[in-house]
Amino acid sequence: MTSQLFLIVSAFGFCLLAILAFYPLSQRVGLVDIPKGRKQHQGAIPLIGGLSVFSGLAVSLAFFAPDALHPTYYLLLAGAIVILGAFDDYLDLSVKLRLAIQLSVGLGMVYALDLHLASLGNLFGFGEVTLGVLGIPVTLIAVIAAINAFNMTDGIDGLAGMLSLVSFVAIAGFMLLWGQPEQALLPMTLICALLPYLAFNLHLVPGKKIFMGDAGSMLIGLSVIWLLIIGTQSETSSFRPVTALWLIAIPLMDMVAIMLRRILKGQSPFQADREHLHHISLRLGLDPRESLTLITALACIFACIGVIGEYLMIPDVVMLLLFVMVFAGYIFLLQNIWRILSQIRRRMLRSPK
Ligand SMILES: CC(=O)N[C@H]1[C@@H](OP(=O)(O)OP(=O)(O)OC/C=C(\C)CC/C=C(/C)CC/C=C(/C)CC/C=C(\C)CC/C=C(/C)CC/C=C(/C)CC/C=C(/C)CC/C=C(\C)CC/C=C(\C)CC/C=C(\C)CCC=C(C)C)O[C@H](CO)[C@@H](O)[C@@H]1O
Ligand SMILES: O=c1ccn([C@@H]2O[C@H](COP(=O)(O)O)[C@@H](O)[C@H]2O)c(=O)[nH]1
Repeated sequence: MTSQLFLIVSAFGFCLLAILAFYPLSQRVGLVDIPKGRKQHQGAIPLIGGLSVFSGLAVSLAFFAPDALHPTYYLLLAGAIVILGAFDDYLDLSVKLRLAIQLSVGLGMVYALDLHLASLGNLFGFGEVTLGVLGIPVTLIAVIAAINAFNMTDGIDGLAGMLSLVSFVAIAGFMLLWGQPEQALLPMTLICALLPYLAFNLHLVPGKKIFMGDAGSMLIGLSVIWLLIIGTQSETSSFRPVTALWLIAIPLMDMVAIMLRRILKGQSPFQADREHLHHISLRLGLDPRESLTLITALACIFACIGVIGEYLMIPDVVMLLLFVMVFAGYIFLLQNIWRILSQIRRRMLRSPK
């Protein structure tokens, strides 16, 4: 019990110390995000959030984590992703290299720890969908999807941090209450490590703003998919695979929707732009803080739908159909947002006062 408490509390402390130590260094080595093109923030911002969260986690897990969390494998694989992200923050690596390293990390999860998707639950109402040999490629796609989905949310202050907090809180809740209390330590530790980062990123510490960088957003994506697989695929699983979709609904829907929109426009699905949900929210006239609040609230609502579905044991097929309907609505809304808005404005102008 004491070491569990030390693990969680020390993650907060070590992450805070790492931020304070890395902040002056980042300026000296040039690990800063300079505004240009689609990067529209003010000033050179240190890209040390991800490195600090990882360093804090590494010390806490190395000292206090129980073996059940597989701290060595987690830190090795997460470390590889953080190094990849840090190099990408510096040098803008090629898509091929990024995907190759993400794939290798996925293979590490599958073969070193046997962490993979073997069952999708009773997804279509005809009995359990087991993946057999397809389990490995599907896991690798899910790992790459989760890493990049969270990476794409990191475009306004606080967003990647808050969306991951929503997922980690929900996962920790399921694990604590439904039979995986020891595994719940990892999401709880991640939550505590993220809090100091969020305080700096959201200007709660004046004059010391930081970003998490690709190192941080990819670390979060990997940690989320790691926990979703443990939470849904272990013998003592604490929630169903379909519920996982609701716990990461916003990053997942935003990534799939933007890739579809780019393909439909004849562009590469990997071409960066300012068309993500948070960018559209800014163009609608909300400021970054309002956009953060709106998108986080939506993520909370989707996570609550997942929790309610799990609590009431609503059949998987119903939860999947509902998710597909929400996703279709999301795509329709984003595709037609400007037409819908101008129609609303026209009606408001025409209607008598
Ligand atoms: C490029 C970009 O956008 N850039 C952003 C970014 O800029 P930044 O500078 O940071 O980054 P860069 O530009 O430098 O570069 C970014 C990175 C790259 C260029 C590299 C690659 C990028 C990618 C986009 C790779 C994506 C690759 C993939 C393999 C993803 C493909 C996706 C899919 C095929 C969808 C996968 C969906 C799944 C269903 C799998 C589930 C996935 C999970 C993660 C959940 C797993 C959990 C479980 C426990 C499993 C449960 C699973 C089930 C029960 C579901 C089973 C599903 C079915 C049977 C199918 C039926 C389901 C449906 C029909 C529902 C489907 C609906 C949905 C999935 C929604 O950031 C900047 C700042 O923001 C930005 O400006 C810039 O543009
Ligand atoms: O907390 C944050 C994180 C990011 N931003 C802005 O988004 C871009 C994202 O850069 P990528 O290289 O595409 O990841 C960053 O340059 C900032 O302009 C932010 O404002 N706050």
